[in-house]
Amino acid sequence: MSRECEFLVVGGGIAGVSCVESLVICRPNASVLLLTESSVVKSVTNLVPVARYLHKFDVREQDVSEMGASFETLVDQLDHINSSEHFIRTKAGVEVKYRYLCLCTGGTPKLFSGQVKDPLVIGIRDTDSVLQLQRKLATAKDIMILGNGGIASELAYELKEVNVHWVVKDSHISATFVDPGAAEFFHIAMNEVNEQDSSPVTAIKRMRYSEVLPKEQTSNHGAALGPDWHRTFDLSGAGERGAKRLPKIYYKSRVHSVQNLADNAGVIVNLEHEDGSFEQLTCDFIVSATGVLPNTHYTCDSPLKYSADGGISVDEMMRTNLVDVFAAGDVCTANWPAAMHWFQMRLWTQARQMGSMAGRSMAAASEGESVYQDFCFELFGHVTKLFGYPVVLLGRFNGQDLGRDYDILVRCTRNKEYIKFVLQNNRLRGAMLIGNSDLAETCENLILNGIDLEPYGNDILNPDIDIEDYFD
Ligand SMILES: Cc1cc2nc3c(=O)[nH]c(=O)nc-3n(C[C@H](O)[C@H](O)[C@H](O)COP(=O)(O)OP(=O)(O)OC[C@H]3O[C@@H](n4cnc5c(N)ncnc54)[C@H](O)[C@@H]3O)c2cc1C
Ligand SMILES: NC(=O)C1=CN([C@@H]2O[C@H](COP(=O)(O)OP(=O)(O)OC[C@H]3O[C@@H](n4cnc5c(N)ncnc54)[C@H](OP(=O)(O)O)[C@@H]3O)[C@@H](O)[C@H]2O)C=CC1
Repeated sequence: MSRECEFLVVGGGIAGVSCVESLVICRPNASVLLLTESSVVKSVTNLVPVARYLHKFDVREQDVSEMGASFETLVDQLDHINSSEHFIRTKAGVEVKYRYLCLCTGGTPKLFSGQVKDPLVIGIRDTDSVLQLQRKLATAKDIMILGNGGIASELAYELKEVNVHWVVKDSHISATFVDPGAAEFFHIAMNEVNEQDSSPVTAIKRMRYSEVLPKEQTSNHGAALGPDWHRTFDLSGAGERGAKRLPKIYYKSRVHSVQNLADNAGVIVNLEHEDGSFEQLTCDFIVSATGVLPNTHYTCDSPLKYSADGGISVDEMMRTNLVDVFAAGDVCTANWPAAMHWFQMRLWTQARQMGSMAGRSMAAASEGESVYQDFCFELFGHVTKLFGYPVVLLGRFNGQDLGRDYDILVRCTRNKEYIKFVLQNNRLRGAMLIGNSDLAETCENLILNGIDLEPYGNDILNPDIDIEDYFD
């Protein structure tokens, strides 16, 4: 069997669907085919601006048959690309001739492998994996979470009625998103979540980079789902009902070895702490929240160029090294000279932006036109929730790639907000807004305009001064 289309997009995640949506707008009369291995596809909905360039949105799951008539769909798996003859072959043996192809095949969990029997170490990516987690939790009393990024932070906060052993290699939690100060803010909030503090005290402090390096620990203590995915599943273990359990955190630790208990009853994990000491813990299973690997399980007549992290290397127009083949979302790695305030992180905001960009770029190529890269790639922005707090991350919010030559100005009100400005040569280079996103638009402007903030000194974060007024 064979088919033909002008634009073929592979993958029904946010990147693929955004790419198709953009193609349908730019080239309404062209034939567009979405090839997806799952009949459930994801799209962005309820887009709400948080600032001028920053949005929060929901991710909607839909059956591919409900996608409307403006493009065609095929539920099957990409197996082989023949880029020189412009066709692909699916697993079911269908050949699809295309003029332009976009690969949006996302990622898969990069599981920690430590000679553990498969069912005892799981990763979270899609609904099936959460159902697997749910089934395992139903009989579990102790689980270990390995990793220190988005998924580990969400699970450590959301899991109920189970003892959580959270193993992180850093000296603070949630290291992919926050600094040690913000981690401490979350840690205190987790402990005091039900305690009312009628008079929160606000502190403002300016520090040099070297002051915020993690303090050495003295004791020994690690198609994707949509936002708030954990709210739609009961993630309770088999422990005592209603008991408040805080995760036990093992800082600066790594898994040294793992031993399976008989009858898949669990695992004994031997942890190695940074000081060389060892500690043993027994758990029912391990959640490996240790990142994603780009999903490229298909063959190609000519080699695709990959980046060091395994992503398909793309330029600013989302083009791969193969003619008329584009890629977007988690599967690709941005290989263009990054703008001053932007860097890649595998997040759905970027999957959406890259998917739309790929769509525009393919449409322009088909008409012999050229387009500029979208402005969204000028400024990194991420809106999320961590430990129950709204979080906005802008620019180089953790001083990424700034070396040691920057200042940090922090305003912190216990259990209320943690606001951090990253300043270089008195110019705002990044911001972390936890618990209060009112400053998001002002921060966007300050970062993009590079205004000299020296005249304002520490007042820039004085809660009694409305800095939005200052810079209007
Ligand atoms: C638990 C979890 C929570 C997350 N929370 C957040 C968050 O709060 N905020 C945030 O910004 N990001 C979050 N992310 C990350 C975000 O979900 C991803 O960055 C984003 O969804 C990537 O979109 P994508 O379209 O590139 O890939 P995916 O969503 O992985 O979609 C890839 C699609 O391609 C299909 N596919 C793969 N191979 C083939 C093939 N050979 N043939 C046909 N189809 C194929 C897959 O079935 C899938 O439909 C989270 C991720 C996870 C796992
Ligand atoms: N709220 C949000 O925005 C959320 C976003 N996500 C996204 O979903 C994707 C998957 O999330 P997640 O799996 O948490 O990935 P992340 O990339 O966010 O975090 C992976 C973490 O695991 C650590 N790690 C990697 N390998 C090992 C290992 N062998 N042993 C111990 N630790 C290890 C990493 O450390 P190091 O960095 O030092 O390698 C990092 O701390 C990511 O793209 C993430 O950004 C997920 C959930 C929520």
